[in-house]
Amino acid sequence: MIRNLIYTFKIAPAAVRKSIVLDLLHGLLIAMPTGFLLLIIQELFSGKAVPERLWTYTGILLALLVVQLWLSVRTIIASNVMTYTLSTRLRIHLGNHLQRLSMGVYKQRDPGDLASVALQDVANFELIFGHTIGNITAAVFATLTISVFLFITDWRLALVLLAALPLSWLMVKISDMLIFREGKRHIAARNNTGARFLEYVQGIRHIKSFGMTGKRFATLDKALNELRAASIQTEMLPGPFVLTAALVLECCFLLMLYTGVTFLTQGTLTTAALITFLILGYRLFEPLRIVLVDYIILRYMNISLERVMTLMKTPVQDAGRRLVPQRHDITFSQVSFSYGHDKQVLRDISFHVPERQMLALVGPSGSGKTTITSLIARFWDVQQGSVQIGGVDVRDMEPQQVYRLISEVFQDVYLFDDTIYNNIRVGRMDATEEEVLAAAEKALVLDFAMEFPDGIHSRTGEGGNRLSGGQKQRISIARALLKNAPVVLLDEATASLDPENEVFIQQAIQELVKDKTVIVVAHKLATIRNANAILVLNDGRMDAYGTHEALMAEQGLYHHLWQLQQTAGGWKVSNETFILNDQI
Ligand SMILES: Nc1ncnc2c1ncn2[C@@H]1O[C@H](COP(=O)(O)OP(=O)(O)OP(=O)(O)O)[C@@H](O)[C@H]1O
Repeated sequence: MIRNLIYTFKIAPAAVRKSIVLDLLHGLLIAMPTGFLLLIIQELFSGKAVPERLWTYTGILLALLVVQLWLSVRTIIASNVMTYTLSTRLRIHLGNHLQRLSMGVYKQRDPGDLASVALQDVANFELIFGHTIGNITAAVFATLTISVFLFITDWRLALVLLAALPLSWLMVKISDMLIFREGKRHIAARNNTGARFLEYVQGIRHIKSFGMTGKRFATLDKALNELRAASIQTEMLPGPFVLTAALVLECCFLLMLYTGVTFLTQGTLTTAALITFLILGYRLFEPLRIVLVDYIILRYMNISLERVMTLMKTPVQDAGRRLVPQRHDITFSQVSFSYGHDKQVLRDISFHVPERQMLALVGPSGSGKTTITSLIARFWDVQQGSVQIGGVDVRDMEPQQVYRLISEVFQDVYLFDDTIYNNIRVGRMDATEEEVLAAAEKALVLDFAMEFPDGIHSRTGEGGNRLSGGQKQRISIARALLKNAPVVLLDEATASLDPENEVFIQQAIQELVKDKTVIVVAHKLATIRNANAILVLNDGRMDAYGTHEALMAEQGLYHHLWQLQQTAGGWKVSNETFILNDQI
């Protein structure tokens, strides 16, 4: 826990320092009236009490009370500033770190779980940290100061009082262990509920349309029940131990009273000293009780902090040498790749795409076409061989540098819940209005945008849900045009479109690929006939490589796929029955 807290403190050292200094002063001010109380008692029992002195002490006590109040307000403000500065910076650090993780991490982990680390776990920290750390600091300091007063008054009675500490601490450690075990289960259950809820909301359309509401709800229901059970366990199990720890403190107070009275009757303790112990002894346990309870809560928070730290320690994709290529040809040299520990998805792939030429990737479903484009974009790093852009291994480039070189147009376009204009501007945030509009015009976005009441400034809805598939495609092409990157990756950009939209998209794509190095994943073979080269993949291996004519002449897999599409491409649906159309 200490290591995690030190890491967190380093995120905003000035705010932490200020808050801790104020906490210590606050602790001192809590303890100081005790000292004056002691003086008043001694004065009263001295037999020659001077009223002026007593009034002075009372005046000082009053002044201390006012300062304590003022300091309490300052301490609360400083503690809140520290907590929210820390949590904000923690989220920023986490966000920056998440950006630099490879796609593999996102695929391996539940997205709901990742989101819950950034939101819920940091929120847990936010909620608990500010309220406990200040209390603990002040309470520890106050306990120490009061203990010093007590030791000065009578060390024997002070020892009897403090004998409670090891036993109480033992109880706290036991509940600490329980909190750690149950807390982990509780946080896992809470995050699982969040993830299932997210899944439920995101998939509601499909859940409804497939009539899966009941079944799906059962998954969420199960998660909610598990959360309920884990919450009760987390609250209940450590409770008895915390209460016992507090009881032990009370018992030691009674023991101290008994010992004090014995010492008094033996004449080895003055009445003033005993009264001092009765008052201060009780005050000593007040901050101690706070420490006991808050420490347990802090440990629970540490489970969340631990999850944040684990994510922060997940290795990022680093650049070996941070090189910037001067050319933009693409080379695969004996590349083999697998996702995690799964089977090899690509085996010994080698090809070269000269600058400003087009390579089409063709092959049956699952043969590895999309994986090749992902490796070029450095979403994953290869396990064997190398992928180079302009002769530079992509692992020697920072991921951001690789993204700068690449424009992608994929079938499933993601649009932000913003205007069409701003969604295009994502391509290049510093683009001028003229440039955004020019890209929108070339990608034929203006054609449909102008039909909306706010034109290009109309909102697209979450994920672009107010637009058709073809319209979203055109926006993504406009984005890519605006980015004007030298390498273009196209993945099935027109596979699911109706003929009219397809014509528009093809037109827009012609604009996009002009003078670019292009890798296109093709399902409609007719669209890539004129590619400079075609790479045919089969089960992750290179089956053939060449031009359309050469591959047709070989009469291999490509020829077979072409024949299949001739037939399949001819099926059209009429309102009466399926009829065969002899054209692709
Ligand atoms: N993130 C992933 N994790 C694990 N395996 C994956 C992942 N993505 C793809 N695969 C597997 O890798 C293989 C190649 O997938 P890939 O998407 O590259 O094929 P494809 O040729 O583009 O297929 P399609 O034409 O159907 O899109 C498949 O067996 C697929 O199941």
